[in-house]
Amino acid sequence: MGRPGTDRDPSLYLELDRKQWRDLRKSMPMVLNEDELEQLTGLGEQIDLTEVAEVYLPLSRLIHLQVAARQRLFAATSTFLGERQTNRQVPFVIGIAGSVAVGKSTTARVLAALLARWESHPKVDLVTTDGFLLPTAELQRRGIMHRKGFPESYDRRALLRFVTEVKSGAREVTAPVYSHITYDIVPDVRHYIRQPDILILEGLNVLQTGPTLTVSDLFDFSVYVDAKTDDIEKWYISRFLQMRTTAFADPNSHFHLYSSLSDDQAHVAARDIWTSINRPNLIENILPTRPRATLVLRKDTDHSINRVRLRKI
Ligand SMILES: Nc1ncnc2c1ncn2[C@@H]1O[C@H](COP(=O)(O)OP(=O)(O)O)[C@@H](O)[C@H]1O
Ligand SMILES: CC(C)(COP(=O)(O)O)[C@@H](O)C(=O)NCCC(=O)O
Repeated sequence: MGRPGTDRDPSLYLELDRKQWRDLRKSMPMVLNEDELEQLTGLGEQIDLTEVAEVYLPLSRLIHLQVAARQRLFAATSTFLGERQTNRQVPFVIGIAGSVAVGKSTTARVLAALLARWESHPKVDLVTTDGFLLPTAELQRRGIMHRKGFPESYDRRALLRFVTEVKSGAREVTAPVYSHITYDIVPDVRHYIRQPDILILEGLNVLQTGPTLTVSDLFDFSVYVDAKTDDIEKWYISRFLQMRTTAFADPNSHFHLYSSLSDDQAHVAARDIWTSINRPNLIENILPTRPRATLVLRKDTDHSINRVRLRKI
């Protein structure tokens, strides 16, 4: 019997293995082909059409059902207020949380592609929270560059305002854009969001709570991408080594100096960043938010998802 109130508590969560989850796809057709999936997969991510069929199609069916139910809930409030019934869709907001390098962005992109195939919600926008990081100059001024990705390194008020405006149906809302190359906010560039049917917000700390309203209070559904900490460390280091010949090779890359490191030197550098920044953030801030997720996807060492935990209440 899991501890009450945790994501091991069977009165809170339903634990399903891959086969049980796979069967919940029912008759949903496969709507992605190999090439499309290839485009969606992040560096170092191993995902194939079997995983999409057995993990992501059932998930997109569950969310599709919840989008319809949520619209009926909003209609009920309109009826109560005596408002004229309109077909206006209130954007359905999904949060995707998890550690640096766990594969959040791949999960977000695959889910966005599948959800956009439904006629009732074809407009799916994906926003990453790194655009709401404080600019490097501000992080340096506050002396918190070593806390990048921690809750205090974000403009949380701007993030909450952004999601509130999208959810309230504003015609056009913009978000700042982050560059992993320059490791900073891109000046004068904005990401435009125009009344999506579904907004997916992906980032380390999207399930954070606090004494005041936080973005997670505006979520209609949330996913936590989970894996053993030791596995994520291996994935982070492996991706870092791969990036020497891709992202870091760009002379504008913040990590350009690492592109010429040997395997051993790059391994030491990656492990240092993991141990000093990303692992403490995972342990202190991200892992504690896992019980708040609607759904937990548990990855094995080979990135495959073999266990799913679904909130029952
Ligand atoms: N230092 C970096 N340089 C270039 N790209 C990066 C760097 N760090 C992360 N990325 C890329 O940015 C995306 C988001 O990474 P991250 O926030 O760690 O989330 P996750 O790996 O869980 O999707 C991933 O596609 C990853 O490959
Ligand atoms: C940009 C990140 C904070 C992730 O932000 P997110 O998109 O999850 O909001 C993270 O990828 C990062 O750069 N962390 C700092 C330590 C590192 O370089 O890995």
